[in-house]
Amino acid sequence: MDGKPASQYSAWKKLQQLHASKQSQLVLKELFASDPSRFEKYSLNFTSSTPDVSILLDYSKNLIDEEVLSTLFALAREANVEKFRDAMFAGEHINTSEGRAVLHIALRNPLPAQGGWKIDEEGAGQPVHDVLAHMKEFSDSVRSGEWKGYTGKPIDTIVNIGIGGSDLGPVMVCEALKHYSKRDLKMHFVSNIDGTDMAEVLLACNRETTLFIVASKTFTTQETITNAESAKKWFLEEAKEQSHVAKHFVALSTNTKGVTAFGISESNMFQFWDWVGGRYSLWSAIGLSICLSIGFENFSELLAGAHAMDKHFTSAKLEENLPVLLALVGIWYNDFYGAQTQALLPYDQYMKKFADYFQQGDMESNGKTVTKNGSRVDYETGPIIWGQSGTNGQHAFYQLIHQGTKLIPCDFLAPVETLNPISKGIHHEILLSNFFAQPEALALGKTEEEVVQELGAQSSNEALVKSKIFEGNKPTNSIMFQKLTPGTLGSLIALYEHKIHVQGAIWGINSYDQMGVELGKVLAKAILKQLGNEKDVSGHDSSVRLSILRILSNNG
Ligand SMILES: O=P(O)(O)OC[C@H]1O[C@@H](O)[C@H](O)[C@@H](O)[C@@H]1O
Repeated sequence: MDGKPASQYSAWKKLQQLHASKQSQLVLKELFASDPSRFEKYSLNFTSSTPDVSILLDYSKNLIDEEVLSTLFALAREANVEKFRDAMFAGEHINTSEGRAVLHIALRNPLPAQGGWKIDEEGAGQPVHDVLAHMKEFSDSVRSGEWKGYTGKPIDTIVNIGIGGSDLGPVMVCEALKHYSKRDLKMHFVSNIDGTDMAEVLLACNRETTLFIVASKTFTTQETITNAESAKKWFLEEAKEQSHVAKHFVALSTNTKGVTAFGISESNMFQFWDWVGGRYSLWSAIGLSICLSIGFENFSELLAGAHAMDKHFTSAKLEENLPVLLALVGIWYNDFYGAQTQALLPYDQYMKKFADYFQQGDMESNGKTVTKNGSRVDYETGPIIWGQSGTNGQHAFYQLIHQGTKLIPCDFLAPVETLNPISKGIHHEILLSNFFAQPEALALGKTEEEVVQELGAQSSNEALVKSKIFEGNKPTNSIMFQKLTPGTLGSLIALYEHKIHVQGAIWGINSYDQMGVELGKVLAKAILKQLGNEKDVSGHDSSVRLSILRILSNNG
């Protein structure tokens, strides 16, 4: 909690010893063979009735036994994980470097009168619900066609302009919940400063029927402001009158001054607060594009699903706490087995952006080298997050997971029921068969004897035999959920958010700032000023200087 280095905990030291002494005994094939109740022991259910969510976490295919697991829980206790969690929920300023509370959980918290937590932080109660009411009113009126563009036509296209947390959450959720979307409302997301991003989207837009959402917590982000200015210029080329902007541009921000200076009136602004981290902001006004796409009711269900996971996280004991479990087994590989990465592999095409989303969520949160009190860590912190939807990944990178030299812990996720049971459900059956087969193959592998038997006469080719051996013993989690509903997605996102929180607490780092993104921004601003004239190019290493000069000579 106070930024104590994790390596100083006695449980940490014991885990180092356990890793050294037990590695050869932690063999999944043998662990399953010797214990028929391993699945019952190492699986957990999360259920909620409102909204209806059911998630099964099967963590039996991890390189753990009772002793390892109990030591991991001892580590969580020694690191005061529960206290640190409670501090977040109480609104304490756990983002110490910026002196801020961390209260994305307040965005999905019902009012205390409806059973929510009472949180003492400006904005964290009624104001959240006032903004939600504004989002409902606005999204209802756009979706019903009541909101009209400057020539009196209803809106049929939404363009969300934002980057990082003001883009990735809305993109991921809109994609994941497409099944629930209003299909005749086209959704676009522009994030990149590369003009290609905006130019290509504008080709698909009609000025009379397009609504631009400028999403930026700070309203100073260079990419977003430049893209928004270009969109406004494009819009005014035909709309002409500045007053028409009000029908076609809204802003989601904490910065009222910046929004009004851009030319968007306060009445077209949806507010949030500095205690909402960008990468945790999809629950806030930043979710307006989600609301427009799937409707306010579904958006509310998304929030309720997350809140249900918040309740589980705060009330379940550590041994039965899904986020805590994911966090602890992650630490086991990250810090003791030397795994560098963690793959997220959803067997649900709607969730194809899930890993992209948690690349920011996890890597921006836990990609830190100093603890909260400023000492350099002598252990590994946040993993590299990557992945894509199954079965596509199987035909791309699974080879390395199965037979490469790197240990890659994987989380497999899949729905019991599909939302698209085409061809009598055969697609889903095949999908699920792969979802079960991959963790099994990773865990059990294939021995030399099995390969020899399979190859028959060809087995005299030793090199061939060796190339077909699967060492196995690759750890995985399997997460099965009933169906991809808004509530379920909310719970799944909150599950991973809290996993990140627990890991950060154990590593003693601040998971809620992102100082590491600043230096590049500052240098880019300085270089931008030099891109007009050769004489201004100074202060760089030779590689940057000569490359800039090459661009300048190209520009004549
Ligand atoms: O919403 P804003 O203020 O435009 O910021 C967008 C993104 O900007 C990046 O620089 C930050 O690292 C992200 O955390 C943030 O989400």
